[in-house]
Amino acid sequence: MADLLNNTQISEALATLSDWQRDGDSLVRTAELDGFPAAIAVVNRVAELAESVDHHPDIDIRWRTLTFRLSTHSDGGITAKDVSLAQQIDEAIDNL
Ligand SMILES: C[C@H](O)[C@H](O)[C@H]1CNC2=NC(N)=NC(=O)C2=N1
Repeated sequence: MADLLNNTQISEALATLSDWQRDGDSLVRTAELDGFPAAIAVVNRVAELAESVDHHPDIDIRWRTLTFRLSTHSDGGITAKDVSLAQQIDEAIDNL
């Protein structure tokens, strides 16, 4: 279990995550890659990262556009785990 972030903490986190938005109890980011193989490469990298921390995003794949949705299901909201994974997803996209 992790502590849910309050509205102020979520706003502060989003100030450092310029590509992410809040949607209720989730953090959401869309990314357009160069093509389908690049998108799948990012998904594979994110899968490794998610497994390593046992925290998993919902991922929507539409050709070369990915949408990541992060929420801590066990706690029913946004926690530091989501903020941390959002940062790692950004790195996976930036370092492809
Ligand atoms: C047992 C295992 O730790 C849990 O089921 C994990 C796995 N991945 C998870 N991912 C997310 N996003 N939320 C969770 O609550 C969660 N729980």
